[in-house]
Amino acid sequence: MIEVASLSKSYGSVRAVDDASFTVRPGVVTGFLGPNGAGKSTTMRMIMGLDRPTSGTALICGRPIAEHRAPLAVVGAHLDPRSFTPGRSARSHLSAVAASNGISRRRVDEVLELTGIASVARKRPKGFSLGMSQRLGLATALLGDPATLLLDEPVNGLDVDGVRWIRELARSLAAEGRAVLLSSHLMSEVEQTADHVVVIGRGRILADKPLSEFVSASDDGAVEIASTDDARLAQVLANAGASVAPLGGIAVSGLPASRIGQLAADAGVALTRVHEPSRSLEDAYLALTRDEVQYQSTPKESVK
Ligand SMILES: Nc1ncnc2c1ncn2[C@@H]1O[C@H](COP(=O)(O)OP(=O)(O)OP(=O)(O)O)[C@@H](O)[C@H]1O
Repeated sequence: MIEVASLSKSYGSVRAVDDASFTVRPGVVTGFLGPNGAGKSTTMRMIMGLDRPTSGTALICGRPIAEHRAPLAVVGAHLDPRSFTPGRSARSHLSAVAASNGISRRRVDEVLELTGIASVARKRPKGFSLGMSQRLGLATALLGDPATLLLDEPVNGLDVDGVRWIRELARSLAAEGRAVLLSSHLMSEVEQTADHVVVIGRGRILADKPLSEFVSASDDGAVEIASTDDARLAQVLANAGASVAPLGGIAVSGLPASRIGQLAADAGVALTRVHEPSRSLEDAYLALTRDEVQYQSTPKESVK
């Protein structure tokens, strides 16, 4: 279990993390989402004791990481895929970490097998692809067979097989009762992997709920329609109390599709399209973080 309570971090005038509180529970994959610069990595680094909080606490299994005698058995972190000593082979890197933490050599072989990099164990990470570096980072995180895992963008640079492998690994680690915190910008991936989501924007926690609840809470029940006379139908629907918006047709909120059909028939307008979109994690996420992005792209037509 990871418990983050009123955690804040300022870099000069930048409030990178602002009074963040959330819990990463055992047996659950928690997706950690947020726009670029939202504060995900800073939060993870503070949990790992790599950055000192300006205020607040981050506890892993009830204590700050610095107070654990065997930290690798408590938490495994994969925060930076390129953080290996360039001169050492993959095995030598893992063996050094294992030796300094009282972990057996047998476990080094196990994690090399588990992460699929046994065949390149003698090679130096300097020549690794990003995907192979990700696997070595995960092997390092898994060395101590930890109760909690922090994975920052673990699918970055992985091919389709690798992405699926991470998904299954994260799910199986949670199924074994571990607490897994996983950040990613790939919404479809998080949707298939996480049970719970924590969303951060400009350092503040914007949502902390089960994935299904998060997605369904954003469903405004809007129905997208098109007809033989959109202008007239929009007026009829507005008169019946619906909110209508042009959307290459009409987006209608506040009336069910059956009532829209009836009103259209009464008005002598034929519906040519009726679409009740199912909301995805991406829709819910974009709706929530629309105002929170630090770096926003400018629509082409408004570029002068
Ligand atoms: N060492 C640092 N010194 C100064 N500012 C920093 C430092 N680390 C992070 N920041 C700032 O803190 C904010 C949060 O950054 P952080 O890297 O935690 O975001 P993130 O959510 O991980 O972003 P991304 O998704 O782009 O990786 C940003 O404004 C960033 O510029």
